[in-house]
Amino acid sequence: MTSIQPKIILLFSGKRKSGKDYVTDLMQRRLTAEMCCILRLSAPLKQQFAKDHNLNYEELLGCGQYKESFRADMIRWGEMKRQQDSGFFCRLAIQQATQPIWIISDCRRISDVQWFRETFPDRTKCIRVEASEQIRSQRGWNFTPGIDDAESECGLDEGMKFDWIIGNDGEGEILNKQLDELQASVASQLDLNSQQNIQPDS
Ligand SMILES: Nc1ncnc2c1ncn2[C@@H]1O[C@H](COP(=O)(O)OP(=O)(O)OP(=O)(O)O)[C@@H](O)[C@H]1O
Ligand SMILES: C[C@@](O)(CCOP(=O)(O)O)CC(=O)O
Repeated sequence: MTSIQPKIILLFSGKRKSGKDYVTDLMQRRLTAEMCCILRLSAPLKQQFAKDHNLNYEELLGCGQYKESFRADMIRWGEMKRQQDSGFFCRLAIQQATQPIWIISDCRRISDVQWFRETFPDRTKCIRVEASEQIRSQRGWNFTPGIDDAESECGLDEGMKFDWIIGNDGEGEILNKQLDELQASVASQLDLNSQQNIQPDS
């Protein structure tokens, strides 16, 4: 497990091509890379999958067709691992974190949310990135049975109360305004945490 205790964890989720990577990159830039890291639950999954199957890990991390052609196989492999240990990828993903703010950019399952909430209570915020199907199609999405109707894409459609919902239909100004608000909320949460850590003089 990582040696650093995070001050706040932002768990991002959203459908394929909703813009999770795009939005989390913008958020990290605002919070600075010194203070905030982006962690992906799928990174250790893709790394091991690439090794086992002699594939290109960097390409699997990207947003192109290469990744999409292995998605169904990666989902199956990852679910097998999660059945054995539901926190497996969560623990691996946080190993390298050194900053106090963590962005998890690809949360997909209730079990992932539960793991973070149980391991880091009071510090975990859940954020949904949303975009219309039309916009997602323009970004390269097309409905794939077995993927877009399965847990990997629908696991958080129900039974979740999100702290924030970010609309990412491509209007830069509208997105920036939402990120302003999220950034302000993170800042006030950090302030609150540091005040609570101050021990009064006796
Ligand atoms: N607000 C935006 N303005 C312009 N381009 C965007 C915006 N949001 C996303 N994109 C572009 O859409 C594409 C998909 O976005 P991104 O990779 O962030 O989605 P994702 O939800 O992480 O996708 P997936 O997990 O399915 O690969 C990228 O090329 C990205 O640059
Ligand atoms: C295999 C999987 O991790 C791929 C995720 O890829 P991406 O977050 O869309 O880049 C999805 C899953 O875990 O269900």
